Amino acid sequence: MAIAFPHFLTSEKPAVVSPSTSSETQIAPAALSQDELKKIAAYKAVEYVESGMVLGLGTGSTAKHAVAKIGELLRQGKLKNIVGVPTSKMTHEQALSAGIPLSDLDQHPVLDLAIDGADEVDPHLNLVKGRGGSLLREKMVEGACSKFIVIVDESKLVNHLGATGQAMPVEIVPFCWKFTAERLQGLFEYAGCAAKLRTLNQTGEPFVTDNGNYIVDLYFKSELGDLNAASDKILRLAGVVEHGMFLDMATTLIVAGELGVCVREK
Ligand SMILES: O=C[C@H](O)[C@H](O)[C@H](O)COP(=O)(O)O
Repeated sequence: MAIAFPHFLTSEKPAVVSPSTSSETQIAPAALSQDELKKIAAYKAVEYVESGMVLGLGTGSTAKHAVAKIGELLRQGKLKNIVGVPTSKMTHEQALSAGIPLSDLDQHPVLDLAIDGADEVDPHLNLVKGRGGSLLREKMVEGACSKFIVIVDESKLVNHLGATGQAMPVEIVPFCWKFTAERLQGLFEYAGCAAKLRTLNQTGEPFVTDNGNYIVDLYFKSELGDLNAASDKILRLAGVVEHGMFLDMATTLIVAGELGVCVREK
């Protein structure tokens, strides 16, 4: 069931721009699928892309719609001189097929704009990311952008990060992963934390990130409290590479829901 837009979102107008007919404005039909909502948010974000920009290209089922749309606009000549910096091997492949010229942070250490999805978004635009396994490159690329637009369907909105019972991913080195997982769990005993190594469904083998690392998913029974303190504690642990809390990084949030599209600038 759709949740009403929380009070922290400022509705631009109670309507959506249809991805297929971008000149028309229409009231969103009640029965849009989650993927259609993701596409609407993604297409809205692509309206911020201008010719000549260096773009951080996000990863996941929402970001892929933005990457596809940017490729389409390039092919149509409506965008020119775009350079993309992908946040995963998967996005690299998609962007190459879509005809987007690619680069990296070594060549382009400052980016104009990144567009990416998220697993959770709180009222301060703090995020959980990485349930698809791409958090490290995402954090590096999105941290180098002047503007970072987060695109989500309304199911991703939460009041407190980590209090949903869903995974908070942490990328760790494979060396003695059990030791690191136990240490991570111990850090958050007060929140009833359970740490689980992410594995592949088919084989039970550890999931390996694009960087050759493992992911430990943290599940909390109660709120984490101070997120910056939690972040610092995780990052101080030897064996941890990065975590999926993106604190104070997003500059703009675009949410698509049954009531329409909301845009919130931080
Ligand atoms: O690791 C994956 C990324 O952080 C994604 O951006 C995030 O999981 C959201 O993915 P989706 O748009 O598929 O829900």
